[in-house]
Amino acid sequence: MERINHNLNPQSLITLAGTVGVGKSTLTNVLADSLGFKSAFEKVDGNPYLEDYYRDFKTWSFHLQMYFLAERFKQQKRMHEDGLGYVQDRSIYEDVGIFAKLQYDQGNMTNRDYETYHSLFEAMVMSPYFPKPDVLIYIDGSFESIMQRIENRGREMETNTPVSFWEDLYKRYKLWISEFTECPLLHLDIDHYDCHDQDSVKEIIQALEKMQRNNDISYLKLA
Ligand SMILES: Nc1ncnc2c1ncn2[C@@H]1O[C@H](COP(=O)(O)OP(=O)(O)O)[C@@H](O)[C@H]1O
Ligand SMILES: Nc1ncnc2c1ncn2[C@H]1C[C@H](O)[C@@H](COP(=O)(O)O)O1
Repeated sequence: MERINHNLNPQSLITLAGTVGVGKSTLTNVLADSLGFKSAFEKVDGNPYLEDYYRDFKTWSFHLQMYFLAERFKQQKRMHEDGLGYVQDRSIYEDVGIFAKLQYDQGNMTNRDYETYHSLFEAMVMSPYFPKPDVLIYIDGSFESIMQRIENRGREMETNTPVSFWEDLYKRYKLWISEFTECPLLHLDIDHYDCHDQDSVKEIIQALEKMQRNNDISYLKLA
């Protein structure tokens, strides 16, 4: 995707959020290229716990959450030292507010593990490495479209996971975003934009500019 002229602050931090398979990594790439920003991804290849976790949530939930938190900390430190100017694939708020909570609620994480995890998270977000994003782009879509994308991507550990897990995750995302207040929020719907289309990307960038220009805009929806 070609570079698009924009007047966003070059030290912005734009973070993408949304359920598994909704299109965060794809849009992270497209936006970073279009804006001339760096990108920060959540790596799946090489994650030492993820496959075991999908096979056995109860045994591996705590290990996996600690691993993601450690990776997130290293990523944030790197971005901070680089002076920002990043598009980031997934927020730490989702690790804590969605995934860890889901496993705790389902009895796959004990009280003491959940508390240990939480206290580490609290300590981390108080450090200077964790500025709030300038904007969180929340990607949403119909459950059917998202399931289709998970299917097309074909990561076996995900396609072998019962659909009830994805339904629960989907519902939790809806609730979580309806209560989200950490930073300004731009809401996108995959059934109404296509990140491979230059005009759609321009529209997203214009919305980001508008939010940065009028910093009293804390919520915008593109439909
Ligand atoms: N705009 C799009 N149109 C069609 N397919 C898409 C689009 N964006 C992403 N995909 C596909 O959907 C799947 C999931 O996208 P991905 O970016 O990996 O999601 P996430 O990072 O949210 O898990 C991938 O197979 C990707 O190629
Ligand atoms: N914090 C997390 N807990 C459990 N699982 C997680 C967490 N963060 C990401 N994941 C899983 C979900 C997906 O299977 C992969 C990658 O996520 P994606 O939304 O495709 O980028 O990791």
